[in-house]
Amino acid sequence: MELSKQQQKAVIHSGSPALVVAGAGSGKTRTLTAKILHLINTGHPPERILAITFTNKAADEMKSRLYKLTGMGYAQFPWVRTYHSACLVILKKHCELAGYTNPIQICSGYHQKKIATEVLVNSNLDKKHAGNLISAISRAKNSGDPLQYFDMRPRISSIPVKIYDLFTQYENKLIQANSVDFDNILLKTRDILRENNDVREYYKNYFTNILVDEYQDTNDLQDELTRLLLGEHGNLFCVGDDWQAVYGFRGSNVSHFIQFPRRYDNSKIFRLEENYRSADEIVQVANGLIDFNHDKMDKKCFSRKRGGTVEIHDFHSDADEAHWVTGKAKSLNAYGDGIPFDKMAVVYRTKFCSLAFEKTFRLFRIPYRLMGAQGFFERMEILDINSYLSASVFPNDDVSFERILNTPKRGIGPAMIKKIGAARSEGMSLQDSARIMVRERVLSKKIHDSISELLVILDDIREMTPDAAIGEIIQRTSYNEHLKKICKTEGELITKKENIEQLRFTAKEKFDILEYLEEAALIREDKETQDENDNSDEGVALLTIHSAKGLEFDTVFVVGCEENLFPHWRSIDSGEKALQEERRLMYVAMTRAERYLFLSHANYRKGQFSMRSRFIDQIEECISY
Ligand SMILES: Nc1ncnc2c1ncn2[C@@H]1O[C@H](COP(=O)(O)OP(=O)(O)OP(=O)(O)O)[C@@H](O)[C@H]1O
Repeated sequence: MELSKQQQKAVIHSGSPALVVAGAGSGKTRTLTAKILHLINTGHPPERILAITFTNKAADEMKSRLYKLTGMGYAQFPWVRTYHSACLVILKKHCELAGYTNPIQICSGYHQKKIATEVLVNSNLDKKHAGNLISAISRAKNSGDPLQYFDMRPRISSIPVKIYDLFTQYENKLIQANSVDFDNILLKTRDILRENNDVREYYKNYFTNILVDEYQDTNDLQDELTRLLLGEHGNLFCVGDDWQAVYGFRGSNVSHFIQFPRRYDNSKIFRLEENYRSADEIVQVANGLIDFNHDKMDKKCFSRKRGGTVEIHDFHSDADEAHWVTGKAKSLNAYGDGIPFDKMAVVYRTKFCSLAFEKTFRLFRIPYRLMGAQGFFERMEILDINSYLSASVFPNDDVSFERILNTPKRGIGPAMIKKIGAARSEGMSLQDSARIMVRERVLSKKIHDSISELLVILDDIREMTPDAAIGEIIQRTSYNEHLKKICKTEGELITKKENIEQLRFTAKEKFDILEYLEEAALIREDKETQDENDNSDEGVALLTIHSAKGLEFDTVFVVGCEENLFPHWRSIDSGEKALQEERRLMYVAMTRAERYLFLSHANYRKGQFSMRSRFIDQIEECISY
């Protein structure tokens, strides 16, 4: 693999912690892969290298590159994982130290919402706060110290009681179900490592090296985990770009990156400043914009490529903007002789902006793909199927059992579900209660038969492979008939059926339901990346800037550059730190482009007057300079 001098220097460094400060398009992935290869070639066993990637997809890509380079299969790199996935392996192995028994259930987003709703309703609060409650709990956990977090922030504006009380109820429900939510995977692993010297020492000695990708986006908890796992050898190799830190809103803390030299003795800093992606005209304007931020590490990014274009366009309305972008995309494509549509992207700050482009692209028959839409595993039909699987292997999973009791409809209404719930003794699950009622024959014949049939399905599929189990569920519940009844259009029905086919395809890779559910739960962290259901690589990409991170396109349209939209009003209200993160987002958007970069704003959006973004003024300054 060809490496630049700077990349090579970073790759061969050993003996102390290293931070690779890598500009956009400077080949972070190439450097990380080369580093692993170098470690293997210098005698480090691949199975003892912990390489943390930001998404599961990135972990797979890394393993696939390593396979091509070394011929070693995926199984030989068992610790190329995300933080969540790596911690889950540790947590499962030592779960009894944290009060759990195997198998532990991982709470899906759907479960979390249900539990949060229940907690709110039990406290006589409006269930509409569930989303805010979940976010507050997540931020508290990712701070590493929920107690202290809630001490400092006892309330959130929308919920009129102490959040800590709701948090305690929420946690109790998880413990009762022997279940962890996504954040607890990290938190409980951290607790195990903190409180058990022998376990901690084992891993510190086991991992010969720790590598972390996208290090600028780690949160406090992830940083602590890294420190707990790092052995005396100090072989820590972190790669990232503080100019692209854009996850502060969900607890990432870029100061770990910026303060790396102070936090690790003898650490070495490497800078990758050559951008292999974008033309220098784009790189220099992006550098100029990021210069408006003061909290950052210095680097002088450049490109040897020339011939880039950066243009700013003003429009009267959002519709005009969409029409212009459509026309420009068409002319650049030149009936297929020019830039292919799939090398173009329209990126925006918030999802609603896509609508105008979807409309005009359809009108002018330009192929497009909407990326980063609803998570695959959150779709209604996928949740249904997964709830059957989960209820079969986790009899304490009330959320799943409640969902499937009457899906598809089998005459078990809310009153009946309440009755089953009320018949429970302390700590008993809904499923066990239903089983007892069936055994004791206390239900009407129709309901008795319906519930018995459901319980038999759950018992029958428990030991099956996930693929066979899904087939069984669909057939024995007449699930396709159910879909026909609830879908409003033929198109919707086809999409849902295709989703299930895709699910079965994915499920085929796993041998048992537990393993399958675990993977499905972990995929949640990839939500900000490409929609798993969108297999098409064709057409102009429509995506948020967060989804565009890490991707590259020949031509990029950054649209909706208006005050309150970009920068977002919430960041404007929050102050300078949040505004700097918005500017970094603009930097990410700009550096996706290889050749053409078009930035635009409209004076009227959704019928309301809007002012052009301060970032456009700053970019304009850089262009004229
Ligand atoms: N030494 C090199 N020589 C030539 N091309 C390179 C080299 N290193 C990386 N590249 C190419 O540069 C492009 C950008 O690399 P990559 O996507 O890894 O960048 P990145 O640092 O992850 O960027 P970003 O952070 O902006 O997403 C890729 O097409 C890659 O193949």
